[in-house]
Order: sequence, then structure tokens, then C-alpha cells
Amino acid sequence: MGHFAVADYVIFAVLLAASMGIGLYHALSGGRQRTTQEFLMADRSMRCLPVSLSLIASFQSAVAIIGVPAEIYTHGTQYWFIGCAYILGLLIPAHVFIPVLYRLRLSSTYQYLEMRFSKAVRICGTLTFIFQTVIYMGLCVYTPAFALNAVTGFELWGAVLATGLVCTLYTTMGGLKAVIWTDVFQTVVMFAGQLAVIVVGVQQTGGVSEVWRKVREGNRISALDLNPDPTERHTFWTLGVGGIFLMLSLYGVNQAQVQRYLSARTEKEAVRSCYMVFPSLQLALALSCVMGLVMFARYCGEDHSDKLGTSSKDMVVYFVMDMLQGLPGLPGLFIACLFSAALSTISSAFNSLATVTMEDLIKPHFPTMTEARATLLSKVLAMSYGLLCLAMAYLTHLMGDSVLQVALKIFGMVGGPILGLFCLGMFFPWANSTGALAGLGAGLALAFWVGIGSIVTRSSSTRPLPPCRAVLLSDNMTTAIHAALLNVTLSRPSGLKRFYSLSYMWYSAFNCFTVILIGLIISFLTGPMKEEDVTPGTVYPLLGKLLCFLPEHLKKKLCCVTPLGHTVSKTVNGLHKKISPQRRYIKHV
Ligand SMILES: O=C(O)CCCC[C@@H]1SC[C@@H]2NC(=O)N[C@@H]21
Ligand code: NA
Repeated sequence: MGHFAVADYVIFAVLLAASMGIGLYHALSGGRQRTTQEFLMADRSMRCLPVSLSLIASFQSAVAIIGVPAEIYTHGTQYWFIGCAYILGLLIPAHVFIPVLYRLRLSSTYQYLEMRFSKAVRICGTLTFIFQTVIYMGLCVYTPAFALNAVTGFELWGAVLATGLVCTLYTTMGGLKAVIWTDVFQTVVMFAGQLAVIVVGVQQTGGVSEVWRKVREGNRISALDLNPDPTERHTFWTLGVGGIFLMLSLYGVNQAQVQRYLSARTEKEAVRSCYMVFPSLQLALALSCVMGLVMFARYCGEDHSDKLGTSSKDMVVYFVMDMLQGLPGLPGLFIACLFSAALSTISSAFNSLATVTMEDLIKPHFPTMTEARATLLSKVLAMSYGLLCLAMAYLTHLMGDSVLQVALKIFGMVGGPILGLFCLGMFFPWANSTGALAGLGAGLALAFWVGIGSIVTRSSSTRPLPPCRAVLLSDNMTTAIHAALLNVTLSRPSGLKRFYSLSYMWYSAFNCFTVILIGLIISFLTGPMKEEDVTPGTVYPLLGKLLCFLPEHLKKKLCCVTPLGHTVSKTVNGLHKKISPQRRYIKHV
């Protein structure tokens, strides 16, 4: 099955060559990547269009291209409601996180934690991020390679090595500029590949109306599920609300994204790039959901259970090869789409790992290091992280069946606490570094307790909808069977088991609130910080913004008077800075 014509290999090779070419171009042009400002921050000269396409590419990998269609095929279109989370999930980063982080002119987003709390908090934040990204990178390398190998015999480790090496090379040579411009190219290839599969799939299923009829009969169009039960895997609340915290952890404080915001030439360009992400993310979500629906309609009523019934990872590639078989070049286009998605995510991860390792873990200990050595070290780091991620590729093989679920769990378990740390710092001036460390520790501990508990007790898997053979029965018959299935198997989990069956879409929110709650309690127990001791510009005046409708004098009374006498609240570039008289003196010395 799925023999590749020469044209397919050519297209795949062209993708790798084009990525290499872009990397080489940026290695030989501009400042020739001689400074870390250029290598890690693209000289802070980027415009909003490439930044926005690069922002999508960072967290739209083969996991989404294979995982989302499998999710829709198995459980229906409930997952599509995650698109509702993109509204607040991008507005809050654009108007809260970007202003604070951009004005501090950071290179690593974790520098914020040292400015707001202490060096210890910064190191913990950086190490947590590295842990999360290395695992996620492994998943992104493994997914396309294993899926292709399983269905088409595509040379497995050859693909993994080719991907890893090409990616490491152009990231190491061309730095962030190369990563952003290859992301732009790879995002276009990714959309083209998905569109091709959809067009051919609809045409082979007998047209749009035929697809729609089969999808409706197979009740794959999910209604708005307002079930408030937090253990229900996918409902409007877990996806639309829980998804907001997932988006904030990725598009608000994740190093890969913050680095892109900071590489924009002005803050306005950064905010605009965040806005421009919205339509492209909706398009990416729509393409992968529609692909799942077309796959369902195509195989409805036919018995492909031998192939489709196995692991969800393989069914999508099987479907694509089945559709594109015999159309020279299209299987190659889909392979290119899969590896474009993987490459653009992995290169972003490499580059962000190299940046934080340099900025947070190495430079502070070697302040006298020359630019040349620092840039060389950054390149060595990118290479070594590349090799580490190949090792991780195998480990993720053991993580479980639905790659999408594994990725979202990782973001929830590790990204959630990091989001909590930044929220604690930005919205609660009283929080101190002891509280921050305690909060992060508690958040991670709880996250891993729930996450691992749910894997061990296998309480997070939800029964798939009945396969579409049930279509042949009348509607009410199907409903009756479905109801029977429900009340028989749905034994109400109680106590700890219920705790383990918390929907993984709530992990980000749950862990974020844990960090904030514990962080505040410990801060108050160990002596809260005084507002005038907080580094100016590291606190977002949440109270001031929320009460912005109040007249100025009332606002001053409410949120600018501290017990140690009044402080002058200076509004510097839109952010309230509390500079007490004596500090004001220090400030101007
Ligand atoms: O595709 C991946 O590599 C990870 C799975 C999707 C990650 C999240 S889901 C919400 C947001 N929208 C995206 O397109 N990616 C992120
Ligand atoms: Na990607």
C-alpha cells in the first residue's frame, strides 16, 4: 500500500532542500548571524506577517494534522469548539502579556521572573520550560515518522534523521530569521497538503452533499455540549474555557512565541502579529476537522476496520494514501505537508531552547563571554538539543495512543504551572519569590499526580461514538443502543478516581490556579512584597484596567495608596509604575 512514485520523493526532497536554502540564505546574508541579537532575536527587525505565520507554525505540527482528523473521525466535531478559545486566547496575550514583556526588552521570557521575583524563580521556570519542550519535540519528530512507516513502509529512522538533521542545520546556520522564514514556507506547504487531501477526498466520496449526508447520519456533527461535568473529556466548557488557559500558556508566555513577539520591530507589530494569528489558526483548525469528516464519510459503511481499527495515528495516513494513490506528486505533497508541520515546530523548539539555555543558564555565569563565543555556543546548543530530541522520539512512542491527547496533556501539566507563575507575578504585586517557588512546586506536583494518575488508571479515555455501521439502523434505534451503552458502561467514578478523570482540557486552568493560590498563601505567610519594592513595569495594573471606568481620583484612592504613605503612580507608556519618593531619587541617579 502507498508505493511512492518518483515524483513523491522529489517533492519531499524539494521541501527539505528549500528549507536548507532559506537557512543558508540567512546564514550568508544580513549580519551573517555573528551576534546573538541576530541569531536569537532576528535583530528585532521582523514585520508582522512572517511573525504571525511563524507563530502558527510553532504549535501546529504533525500532531494536529494527524491527531485532529482522528479525533473528529472517532468522537465527532466537539473538538472544533476549541476555536472559541482562540478569541480570548489571543486577545489576552495581545493586550496583557505582550505589552509587559515587550517593554522589558527581554531575550528570554524567563528574565521576567528574575526581574519580578528572583534568580531562583527564573532558573526553575527555564528548567520547567526545557523539560516541556524536549518531550514535546520528541512527540513532533516521532508522529510523522512512525505514522508514515506504519502505513507506507516509508523508511522510519531515515525520515527521523533526515528531518532532525535538516532542521538542526538550518536552525544552527540561519538562527531565528531562518526559523521564521522557513516557518512561513512550511505553513503554506502544510495548508496546501491538507487542502489537496480534502478536495480529492470529497470528490472520491461523491461530492459535498454526499459527505454531509453521511456525516450527519453518523452523528459526527456534535451539538453544543454544555454539560458542566469537569470529567467529561470534550464539552464546550472544557474546550472553549479550558482551552483559553491552554492558549494563554502557549501564546502568552511560551518562550517560542514570546521570542517571536520580541523579534517584531515595534510593539504594535507584535500586537498586530498576534491578531493575525487568529484567522490562520481558525483555518488550520477547520482544515484538520473537515479532513476528519471527509475521512469518516469516505469509509462510512465500508469495512476498513482492519486498517482503521488499529491505532488512531495510522488511520489518517492510511486514508490519505488511499485517496492520493495514483495521483503522482500528491502523496509527496502530503508527506511534505506532514514534515513541514513537524520541521516548523521542531525548529522553533530548538531555537527557543538554545535561547533560554544561553540567556538564562550560561550568560549569567560567564558575563565576560565574547559575542563570537556566545554565538558559537548557541549553535552548539541547537545541535545538541537536536540530537536529544531524536532520543526523545522513541520515548514518546510509549506515551499512549492519541498523539493529540498526549500533546495537550503535556501542555496542561507543564505549561499550566508556568502560566500560573507569570500570572502570579503580573497580577499580584504582593507575591514574593518564596511564594512563587512554592506555587510552582505545588502546581507541578499536582499536575503530575493528576496526569500520571489518569494514565495509570486509564480513566481519561472516552468511549468512541459507534462506528458508522450503525448508520444502517434507524435513527431512534441508534439512539437506543447509544443510551444503553451509556448507562451500562458509565459507572460514576467517585473520590480519587473522579479526580483522575478530570478532563485533560482543564489541566492548564487547574494547574494555573493552583500555582496562584499556593503562591499567594505562601507569600502572605512569609511577608508579602510591598508594591514599591516591585521592579517597575513587571506588574500589569489589573485593578486599574478593570476599574478603568472609575473617575481618576477614585482610582487613585483605590489602587495607588499603599500603607507606607502614598506613592506617585506615574503612568509610563501606559503602565502604572509605583515609584515611591525615595526610589524616585534612586531612579534618577
Ligand atoms: O499540533 C501540535 O503540535 C499540538 C496540538 C495542538 C496544540 C494546540 S491546540 C490549540 C492551539 N491551536 C493550535 O493550532 N495549536 C495549539
Ligand atoms: Na509546525
